[in-house]
Amino acid sequence: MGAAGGLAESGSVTAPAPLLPPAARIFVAGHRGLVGSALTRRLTAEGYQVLTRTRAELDLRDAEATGAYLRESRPDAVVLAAARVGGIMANARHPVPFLEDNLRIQLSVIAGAHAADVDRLLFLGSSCIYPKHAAQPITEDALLTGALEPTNEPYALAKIAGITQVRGYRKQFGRRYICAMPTNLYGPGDNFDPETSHVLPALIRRFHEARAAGAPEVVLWGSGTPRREFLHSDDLARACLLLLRRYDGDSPVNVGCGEDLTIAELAAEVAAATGYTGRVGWDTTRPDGTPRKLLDVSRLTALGFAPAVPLARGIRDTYAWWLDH
Ligand SMILES: NC(=O)C1=CN([C@@H]2O[C@H](COP(=O)(O)OP(=O)(O)OC[C@H]3O[C@@H](n4cnc5c(N)ncnc54)[C@H](OP(=O)(O)O)[C@@H]3O)[C@@H](O)[C@H]2O)C=CC1
Ligand SMILES: C[C@H]1O[C@H](OP(=O)(O)OP(=O)(O)OC[C@H]2O[C@@H](n3cnc4c(=O)[nH]c(N)nc43)[C@H](O)[C@@H]2O)[C@@H](O)[C@@H](O)C1=O
Repeated sequence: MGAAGGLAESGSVTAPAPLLPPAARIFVAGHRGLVGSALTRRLTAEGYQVLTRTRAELDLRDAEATGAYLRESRPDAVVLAAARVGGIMANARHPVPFLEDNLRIQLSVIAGAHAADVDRLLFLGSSCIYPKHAAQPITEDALLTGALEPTNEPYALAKIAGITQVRGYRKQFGRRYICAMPTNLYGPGDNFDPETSHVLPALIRRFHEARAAGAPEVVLWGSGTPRREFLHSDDLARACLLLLRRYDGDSPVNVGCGEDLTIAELAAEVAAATGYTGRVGWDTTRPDGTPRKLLDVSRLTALGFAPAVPLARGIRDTYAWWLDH
């Protein structure tokens, strides 16, 4: 089981297997999504062989089919970037699939990887696993120290179960499975649906459409005062690869850029990128969600990570991608 170092037959001590062998075969679950597509680009560019299955080919909620796929394909590593994902309203309106789909996907993929003797796995959680009123910036130790934000509690509880599952396989079976907790992400391939998306793509679309229509006002959700931290998906992909190569610990590792801004400040950035010059209004019947969500990224920084995509450039590039698609 696994590939831990040990005593060879000659009596000499063998070196532990590398955390990620060069040219490893890596199954990226969710390769068509925002994160999975960025990871696929990065891993391919770095010489890894990326294995993929579309949802039509393999529904990851199906434990039997997922287990069979993993046993047949025997990847060296798995990255679990498939999930039911959405913005604040999608979460608030659909508690059942945000809980159940994510639990089922995690059970299928993580247990299936273990049964197929996959040595290495990276599970992607989210910064929403931390308490609504956690001290800022949020350290990994804040997990399970307080009540969650109600709009995304089902999703957060599923992710917390995933962390517990990964830790269980580490403790009980010695698996080299790890967890990353990313902040709010954005980039090419994001969901731009006005009702179900996250705030950044939603704002790109709202401001673009208002400018095209000559509308005098764009109305955004909530009060504009919540603070969020945004990381480009290409930076997230670099962080994931770093963790796969260098990290094998029990604690989740936060992944962010270390800086946040208010939603009103984000709106000003997106308005500038899209050329919108009208008014911005706020619909306070829509939820604000967590007041602030800034991650402490010192563990990741200590491993050598620094983000490469500044927010203004990332917004411009994501806007250009959306216009092209
Ligand atoms: N986006 C964000 O701001 C953040 C995301 N994360 C985490 O990162 C990970 C990736 O998120 P992101 O890329 O944004 O999400 P996306 O919605 O962009 O992508 C999710 C992917 O999962 C696939 N998928 C979902 N359900 C199934 C299923 N039942 N069977 C097979 N495939 C399935 C989707 O397939 P299909 O293309 O067919 O729909 C899609 O490719 C998730 O774990 C998420 O929780 C964490 C923090 C923030
Ligand atoms: C990644 C993270 O994403 C979600 O949590 P969230 O950070 O609250 O997500 P959000 O991006 O949807 O909103 C951020 C803020 O922005 C405000 N806002 C203004 N105008 C729009 C708007 O037009 N759309 C959206 N979506 N939000 C808007 C909105 O009211 C809120 O104050 C969870 O799914 C959670 O589970 C999770 O993991």
